[in-house]
Amino acid sequence: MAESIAMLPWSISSSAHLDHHHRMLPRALCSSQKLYRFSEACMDGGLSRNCVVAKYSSTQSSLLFAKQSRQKCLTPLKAVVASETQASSVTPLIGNDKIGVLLLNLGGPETLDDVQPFLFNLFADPDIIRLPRLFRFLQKPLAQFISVFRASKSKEGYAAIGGGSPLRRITDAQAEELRKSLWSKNVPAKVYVGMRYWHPFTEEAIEQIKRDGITKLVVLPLYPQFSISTSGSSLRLLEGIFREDEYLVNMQHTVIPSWYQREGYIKAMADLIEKELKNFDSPDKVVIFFSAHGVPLAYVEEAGDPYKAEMEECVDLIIEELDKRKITNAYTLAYQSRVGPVEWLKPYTDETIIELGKKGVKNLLAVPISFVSEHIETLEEIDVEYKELALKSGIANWGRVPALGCEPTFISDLADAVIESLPYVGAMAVSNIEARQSLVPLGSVEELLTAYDSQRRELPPPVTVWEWGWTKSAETWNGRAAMLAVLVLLVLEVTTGEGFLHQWGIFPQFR
Ligand SMILES: C=CC1=C(C)c2cc3[nH]c(cc4nc(cc5[nH]c(cc1n2)c(C)c5CCC(=O)O)C(CCC(=O)O)=C4C)c(C)c3C=C
Ligand SMILES: [Fe+2]
Repeated sequence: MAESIAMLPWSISSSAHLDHHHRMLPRALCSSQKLYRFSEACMDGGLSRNCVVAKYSSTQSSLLFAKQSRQKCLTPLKAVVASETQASSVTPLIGNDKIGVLLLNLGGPETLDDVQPFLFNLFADPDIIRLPRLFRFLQKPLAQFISVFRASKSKEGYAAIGGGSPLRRITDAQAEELRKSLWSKNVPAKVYVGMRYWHPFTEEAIEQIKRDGITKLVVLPLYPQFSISTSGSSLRLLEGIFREDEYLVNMQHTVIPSWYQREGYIKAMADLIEKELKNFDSPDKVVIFFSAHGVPLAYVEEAGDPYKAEMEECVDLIIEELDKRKITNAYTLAYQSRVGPVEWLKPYTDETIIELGKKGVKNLLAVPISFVSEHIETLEEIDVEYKELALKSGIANWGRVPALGCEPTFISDLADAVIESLPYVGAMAVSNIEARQSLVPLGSVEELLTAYDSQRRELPPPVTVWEWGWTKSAETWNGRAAMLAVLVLLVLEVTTGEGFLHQWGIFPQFR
């Protein structure tokens, strides 16, 4: 039976809460019951609980788990297993091969006119709004509807940061620095940028990859932690593209699904925090406030998104690194940027800031942790909205750690991650087409997504189309009722070909 190996993005983390000294206390092993059970099942050898490597059987898709210690996990996790099983079949590193690295990212509107079509692309993504099967045909009309309504609020935000997202510029710069770093490490690779919701779209990057005749591709999502809504969505799109293209089906590739646990990344984050703490009069009195982008709770609790567990693990690792440097500040983790009527991961950043103010915290250092570029949610939400809230809440001194951007330790570590993955590019490719479609490296994406999101259950739409009411709960239910009403209206629009969307001319679809 042919065996293939894939790396799962999961890790098991201690969830934590703030005690009265604002110090995180370890609690249960894992916040998600599902992950907990999963991890329990995997832990039979007394090794570290941090990383899990899954071996898939190509014919049965059964999972056999092996564990790696944290130390091994920090560097070439795949290497450890693959070298034991596949040393002789590993393809030469460079030779005649043309190596490409595809950086996957979200993308952002470059002008205010781009905002609504950008939002359309975002809400048209079934990994952002997952409709019941029966209503799937409404995905695009609904995305059109929501994007039109959301656009004015989003535009205000983008206007406040200079009229557009800096994401393309920064990601291009990261790609160039990564290319230089790879060349300096004797790996002559081309680096491409593929965005999920705006230019350069992933499809555009893939076309370039084909034109350049790349033979080995490393796929690297620029999100340190894995979420269905970010890396998962990009990988799902990529898999669809690969499947339909003869050239791509035959191109060898591998995916690095998440890399928050890498030593270089952790050290780079700790460096930034250490540096920023020095700007305070009493650095040891500062509460380190990790603020991660939220996801709706149902992603974690119902679909099994490993995002929360990975985020908590990531914070633990950064804190361990700071401890080693004798930096033992109080810290906490909260989730920002929620939209819509459903419950998102808690604690919420805004509520936590108010709570810390009430507890008498005077110095706060915000650390954006889910994304490696400056973007609207650092430049506007954190720097303007949360800062204002903090000052109002009695926090006198506010600081913010910059996003990693092109920070050299970080870029060099990304280059190392790529280099470490190279021996596994195509190492798991198999000759039979059927297996190739369901297994690693292509299959690794599919298996990865299937493993925690097997039924692709519908998720409550995270976005409010309409809301009114005076209490949180009234808003929630009003929001849900409004969603239902909008769905009914949309069904009528589609079935009769008439209605207000047609009248307003907002039915035509983008992309
Ligand atoms: C790890 C990072 C991110 C997660 C997780 C994520 C989930 C998620 N986001 C939305 C809705 C919106 N996101 C928007 C912008 C945006 N999101 C991220 C990152 C994550 N999103 C970034 C980096 C950006 C900004 C890009 C830029 O232009 O600078 C927006 C648009 C802005 C706005 O209107 O607020 C929306 C809407 C959902 C619903 C979701 C999980 C389901
Ligand atoms: Fe987002």
